Amino acid sequence: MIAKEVGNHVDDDGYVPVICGLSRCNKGDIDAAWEGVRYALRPRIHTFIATSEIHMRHKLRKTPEEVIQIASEMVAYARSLGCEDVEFSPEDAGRSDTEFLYRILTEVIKAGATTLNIPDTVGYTLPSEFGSLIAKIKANTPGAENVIISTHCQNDLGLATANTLAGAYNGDRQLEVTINGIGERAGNASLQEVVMAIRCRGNELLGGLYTGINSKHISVASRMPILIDLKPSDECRKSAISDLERG
Ligand SMILES: CC(C)C(=O)C(=O)O
Repeated sequence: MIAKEVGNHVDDDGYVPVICGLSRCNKGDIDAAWEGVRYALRPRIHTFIATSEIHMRHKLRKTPEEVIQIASEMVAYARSLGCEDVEFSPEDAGRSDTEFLYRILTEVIKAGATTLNIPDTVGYTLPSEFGSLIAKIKANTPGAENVIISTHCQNDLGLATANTLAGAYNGDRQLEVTINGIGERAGNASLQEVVMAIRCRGNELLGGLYTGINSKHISVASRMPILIDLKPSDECRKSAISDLERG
């Protein structure tokens, strides 16, 4: 329904929204995501697999080589369904080996990925570190110049907005955010903070960056009752930090 109604709405200025379905790197998930988005004018499948040592070893129980193979086969599979817009995320990129990231990202670009999203899945990086990760990925991944690089920052250390802006400063051109920063644990980068930071400082400090967002509507969106109830609390952030401290 979202794909058919929202995904077929053309704004007065001709803008058509991208409707995206998230899926793990397996055919069942990708088929379901495609079914959900295929009737939109601009459908996208976003597929992800973990790339940090700790996730590959303990969660996936796969070798790095197996992970590269699965990622490139599943990106190619998504393209084979007729989806021309495929986003790939190396989950837990913030704690992944950078040389390994260059390798897997090179392979998924060859397989047809059009956006590379770099998630700081557990909200672990500092802004200088995250910005430098984006710069290094752009410099060391063949083909990166032909795709969009994206951020997806979690707020466990209260740095999601700062990390997102550091990513933008270093060349990210898609910034994944949520209204009021709602998200797992301490939440994600907040749409209103990122949009207003770019609006206030984009010209001066971010190489002229701007968003197409009409900031007059942010306050209404943010005050929708369902969103207020879901706002990540300080309690939640404190508990995420103590989880990190416990290791
Ligand atoms: C699936 C990816 C983008 C994600 O949500 C994360 O790693 O935080």
